[in-house]
Amino acid sequence: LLETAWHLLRRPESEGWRMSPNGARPARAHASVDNLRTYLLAAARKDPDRPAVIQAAADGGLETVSYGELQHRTDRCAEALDALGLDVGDRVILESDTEADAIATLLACATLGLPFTPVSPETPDERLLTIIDSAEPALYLQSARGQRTGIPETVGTARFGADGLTVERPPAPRVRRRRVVTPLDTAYITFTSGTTGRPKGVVMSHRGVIAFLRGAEAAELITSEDRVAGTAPLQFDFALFDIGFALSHGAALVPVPRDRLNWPRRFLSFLRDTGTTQVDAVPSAWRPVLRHEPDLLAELGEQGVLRRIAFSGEDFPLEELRALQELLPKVRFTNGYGATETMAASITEVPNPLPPGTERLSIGYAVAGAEMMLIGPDGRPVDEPGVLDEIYLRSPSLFSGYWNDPEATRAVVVPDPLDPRSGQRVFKTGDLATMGADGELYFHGRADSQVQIRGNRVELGEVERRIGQFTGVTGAVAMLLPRADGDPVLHAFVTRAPGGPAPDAKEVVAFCRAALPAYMIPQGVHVVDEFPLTVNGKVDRAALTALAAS
Ligand SMILES: Nc1ncnc2c1ncn2[C@@H]1O[C@H](COS(=O)(=O)NC(=O)C[C@H](N)c2ccccc2)[C@@H](O)[C@H]1O
Repeated sequence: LLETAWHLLRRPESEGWRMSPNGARPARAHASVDNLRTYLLAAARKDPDRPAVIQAAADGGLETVSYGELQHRTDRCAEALDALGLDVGDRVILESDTEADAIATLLACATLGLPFTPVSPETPDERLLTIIDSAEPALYLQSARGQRTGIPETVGTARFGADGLTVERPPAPRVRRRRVVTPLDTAYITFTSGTTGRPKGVVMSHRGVIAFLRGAEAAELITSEDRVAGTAPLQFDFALFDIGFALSHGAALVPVPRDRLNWPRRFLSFLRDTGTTQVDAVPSAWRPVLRHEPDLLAELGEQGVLRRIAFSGEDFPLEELRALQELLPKVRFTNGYGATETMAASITEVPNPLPPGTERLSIGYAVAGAEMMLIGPDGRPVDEPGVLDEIYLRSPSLFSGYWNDPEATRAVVVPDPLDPRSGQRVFKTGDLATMGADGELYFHGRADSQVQIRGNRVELGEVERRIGQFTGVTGAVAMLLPRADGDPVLHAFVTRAPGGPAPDAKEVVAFCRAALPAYMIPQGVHVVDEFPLTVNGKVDRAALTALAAS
């Protein structure tokens, strides 16, 4: 016994990660290897008093959580999770908005090698049950004030909050087989709002997510002085990027509460009161502000604290982007392009103002350490400007695969088309682009949003861009609607400037005729107040189809 005690006591901290012989102690990652917790809390070692999270407090004010405090809450949560005897790879569902306690919880999971699956409190019950059915998690965590009930008996449940982790139903006991947490272990599994049927679980390793964050750091967009406002729901990896991007720079993350995001005045006052220097949001998040509080936004820009707006997820309608830039002449704009399967691909500066006549935004070049290639149907690379082909991404941030779906994985993780013999795998993005004179790429929509109309290939984005130039139109979505008897028909949905006149459908059609070939002219033009959105804030095309059918 003395020998064992001496052996345990003698171990220096750096050896703390190694297992004890019988595997009884939980696995850890060595301090020097890629692990999300190690990478995101590095700033805590350098300067523990720096603000890590500046968030809305329960009393309506603001509260700041330092890096030291975040590390303390992480370790306290990791200790409580340790006691439950989970093994590396056991899944944990984390239902929460983005806030310090949720970040401490996901870092605690990372410490133990427990893949977390973030879901937002808005996730409908039946979708959560689908995710639980697929992921078979050991544990379901929600915040102390979470409202969720009805978690299946097979899953342990617990709540996290200011006083740590409270276990309600312990997870089923299991044998710990693993001894070490490696960079290849899974950091998180996010279930995409897969339009087709079953949602797909994107399995991202520690090495993968850190590889992208390192590439983003190389762009030197922010410093530890910055305060990055995040607006995405936690199950959207844009939120995970915001957490990683802010913390990996030793900057402060400013999670914007949902109820603020939907009220422009409250959104803008929150940005002002928190001293936000960069706002990360999908294009649709700016629509209400542009519509209802343009002057307040201009005022915020005038104060000179807000320095950068970053957007991702879908094309930013150019008319709206121009309107935003006119109100914020001193703010810089960044276009973040990419898919959850690689966290993302490129981060590109958008000129402010956009040069006149700009037809589409550049998605530039992949971040440091990665490379976007245009590959034709014959598998050959394309490098002549203007040719439309599919983007393939070579990147160390490539995901491990879709959860329990090797077939879907094989369809997008393919042999390197430039040299299949190498064993290298690249991501087949499903996105189309053309290359500019200097090799920079221009996004041309999803391959599956290329439609055939009377035998002609049509990029719906091209129709949308033309309609968007019609005076008074602020946004346009084109889609091919099936018709009971005969060919599908091209329809367009448009939004208008606040209080502006409803664009006349016949005039819009005539405006398209002046610039587009006959097969690209919409048969129906419908004015809508606003576009329906998916949970991640993207235009919900499926909902529009249903609207048109009704
Ligand atoms: N900047 C864009 N312009 C135009 N189309 C786009 C753009 N960013 C995505 N997309 C589209 O959205 C698809 C990916 O959708 S997704 O898997 O839900 N991921 C995202 O939307 C966000 C992405 N993971 C991310 C996270 C963090 C930073 C940047 C980007 C892409 O394949 C593109 O079709």
